[in-house]
Amino acid sequence: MQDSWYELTLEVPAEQVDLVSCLLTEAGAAGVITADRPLDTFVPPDPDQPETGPQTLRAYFPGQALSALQHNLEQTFAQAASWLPMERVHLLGWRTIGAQDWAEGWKQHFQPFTVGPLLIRPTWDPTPPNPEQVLLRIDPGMAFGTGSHATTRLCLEAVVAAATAGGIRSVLDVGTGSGILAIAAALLGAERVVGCDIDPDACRVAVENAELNKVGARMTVVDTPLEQIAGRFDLVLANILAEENIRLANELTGHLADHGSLVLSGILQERIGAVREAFDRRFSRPPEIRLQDEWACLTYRR
Ligand SMILES: C[S@@+](CC[C@H](N)C(=O)[O-])C[C@H]1O[C@@H](n2cnc3c(N)ncnc32)[C@H](O)[C@@H]1O
Repeated sequence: MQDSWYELTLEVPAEQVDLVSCLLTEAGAAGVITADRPLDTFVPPDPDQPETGPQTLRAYFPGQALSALQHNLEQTFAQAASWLPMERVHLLGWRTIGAQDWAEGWKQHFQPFTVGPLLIRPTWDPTPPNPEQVLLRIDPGMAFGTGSHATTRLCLEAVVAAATAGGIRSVLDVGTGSGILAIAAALLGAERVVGCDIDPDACRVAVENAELNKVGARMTVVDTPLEQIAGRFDLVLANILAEENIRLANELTGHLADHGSLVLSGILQERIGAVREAFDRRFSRPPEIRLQDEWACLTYRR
């Protein structure tokens, strides 16, 4: 493996990101990333709403003589100048980094955090829990669910509240992703937890995380659709988009036990009304609403 790499940071107009990335690859970059993208992206980018404004790119070149690399890049950019306006492409700086830093760089954005008694920590972080804390270790891999996203945090708060109220013997986590919510429920005392996800990769990651947290014996992960999952549960969690929550309203409420709680997340605040229109009539009380950033999480109790 290459021991060291050069990282070049550039500022590039949004509409030139693809072309400049291509040029960087032509000049020898082994990888190019757009910096400062959030870890968990809930809403897929809308192709009709492209990014605007300057974007920060980072390009990674295998270690060699820096002067030769810079010369090569200058020539590539000079040749492109006849068809690509380069005046708004700014080279911000070079630095040398270790191979590990490049491959694992994103991990620095995933820091330990607490929700109630839970200490949620990436697998590679050594932070020890206090004696009264419950440690939840997570490696999200390619699945959504580091806990950094507001929708996950709001759900974690709802899980802690339900566990504190004493009502989570059985739990169904719809759209389990990394398994973070299902594992939290198991660590807080749930005896039977089912996580489901339509993405088989997420299911694999969730199983690995369940084993990592030693709750695999109480947690099942399936990639079958919700309607094929049997049983009713004390706590049903669904951190999926508002439209998906509404589409699954019958199934989500149908899986709820008497006196159970239904936690709906992934809801942009402007969509609260639409979700309440689909769910309020199924419950005798209005939902408890948690808000963070532009997101809302609704908890209904039977
Ligand atoms: C935003 S992530 C939530 C992950 C995790 N539960 C959390 O709170 O961080 C949503 C997940 O739901 C899955 N998903 C979307 N629609 C689904 C559906 N109808 N049934 C099951 N999973 C679904 C996606 O594949 C994705 O992994």
